[in-house]
Amino acid sequence: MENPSAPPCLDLSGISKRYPGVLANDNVGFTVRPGEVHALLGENGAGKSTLVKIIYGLVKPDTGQMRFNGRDFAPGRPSDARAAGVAMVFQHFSLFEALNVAENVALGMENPPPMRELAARIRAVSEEYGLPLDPSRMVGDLSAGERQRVEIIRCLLQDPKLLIMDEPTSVLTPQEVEILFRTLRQLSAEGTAILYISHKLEEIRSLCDGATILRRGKVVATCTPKEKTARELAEMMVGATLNPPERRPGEKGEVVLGVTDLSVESPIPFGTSLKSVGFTVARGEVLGIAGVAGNGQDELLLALSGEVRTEADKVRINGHAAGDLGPADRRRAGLVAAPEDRYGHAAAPDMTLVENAFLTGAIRMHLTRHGFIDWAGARAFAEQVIKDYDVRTPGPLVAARALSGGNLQKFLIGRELDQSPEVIVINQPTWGVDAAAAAAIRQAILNRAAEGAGVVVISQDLDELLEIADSFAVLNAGRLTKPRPVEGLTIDQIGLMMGGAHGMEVAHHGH
Ligand SMILES: Nc1ncnc2c1ncn2[C@@H]1O[C@H](COP(=O)(O)OP(=O)(O)OP(=O)(O)O)[C@@H](O)[C@H]1O
Repeated sequence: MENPSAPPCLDLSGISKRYPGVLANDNVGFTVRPGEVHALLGENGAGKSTLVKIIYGLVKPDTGQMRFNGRDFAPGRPSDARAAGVAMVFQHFSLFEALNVAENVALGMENPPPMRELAARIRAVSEEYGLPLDPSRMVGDLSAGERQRVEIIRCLLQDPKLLIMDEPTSVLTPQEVEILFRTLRQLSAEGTAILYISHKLEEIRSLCDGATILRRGKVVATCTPKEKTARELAEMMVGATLNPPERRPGEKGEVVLGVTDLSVESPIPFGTSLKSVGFTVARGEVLGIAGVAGNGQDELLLALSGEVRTEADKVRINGHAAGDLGPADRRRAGLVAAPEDRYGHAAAPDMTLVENAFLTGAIRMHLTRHGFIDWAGARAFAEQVIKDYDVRTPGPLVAARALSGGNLQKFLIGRELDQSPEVIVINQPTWGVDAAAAAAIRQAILNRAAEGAGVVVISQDLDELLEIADSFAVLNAGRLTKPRPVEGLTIDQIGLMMGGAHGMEVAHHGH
């Protein structure tokens, strides 16, 4: 619980950090009191991650002061921050799949105790904070939510005074979100301050005591989120008003993607094999595939993109058997694909945006001439995507890794949608993007469908799917339910389809 008279746990003033071509943090100051759950809000690229990396000792500010628990604070590296009582749970987990929970926790500790003692301590913390986790389980077998618990428990074992969480709920099911929030409220009641980054405004309204809003690196407002509507919060972030996506009722055309009895052995360690998956998508149709991540979503994307090949007639693009074609030939046939993992798989982080645009755009955008790369064409294509999707970047020649997470996502999705595709397959299209950008991406998907593309959107976000999909199916343990039209679909029917989908709750929360 926040104590207004207590001295601040964290006090920042005049923090600035410049990167080539962008002032990521511009004279930022705010305070967080002990026990306060404080949200850091802002659109993609506003400077939130940069700021928390400064607090955690990963990035050095150019100017500014920090005080932590009444003392000057200038961590040179994360271990300094941890020693002072700052813990951080990242968006991307750094766990070893082939090791068990306790072994993973031990790897992150400076002086790990003997394994039995550590396992007992993990059990104790897990019980005390209502975070179910068995220390002897292999991390590879855990859901995203359980993996996050490993990271949180690792933090709690250090008894932090400030816990930083960067978009913690994007990988969680609604039930897992409830469990997490209970834990965070308990920590807050015990006096732990929490700095919380998220684009999910309803969650922020229910959880956070205070908020600092950043726009283009500057603090533009502070507020009490409960006293604002989600819309007001979003509008404070972007400084403009927002519109829900518009659906143009399009005619459905002939089937453009057909999948029949597709069974695929997972090429991913600890992955889920696909079991006799079948569906069709017509021109103008958006098929939404729901389900908890790890139930075959990545495998389905690989089998559709051509990175995993099957018998020819299992996948048909535009009526032609394509199951035995690789990614380049499938692109030639009209299919574009955007996988979820934007760093390892979708983008080459050290390459420029122009090079990344070339990587998947070469074929459909005709970016080679007589065997040579048409760099001017690739650059023009990258610039088009940057413009169409409002990607905030100093220019097309920066490395992909220099973009904020949400801006890279906008670029990668835009790069696919801008190739006049006939079939689009996207996993988690709005992962990590702000409300305005999410609306723009959904609108772009609907526009491509209205122009005649057939679209498969895989997402964990039910609301997103119900907003843009014409038909709806659930992927669970590698099996796909029969797609049904979204129109007229009741929450009860969705519940039945979800039936086997462990841990995925049907409730619409927060709206
Ligand atoms: N290592 C880096 N090199 C160059 N520029 C960077 C680097 N890290 C961040 N930036 C730039 O700093 C700005 C702020 O980025 P930051 O990641 O802090 O934003 P964010 O608010 O966390 O965004 P998101 O919601 O998309 O995660 C962006 O313009 C980004 O391109």
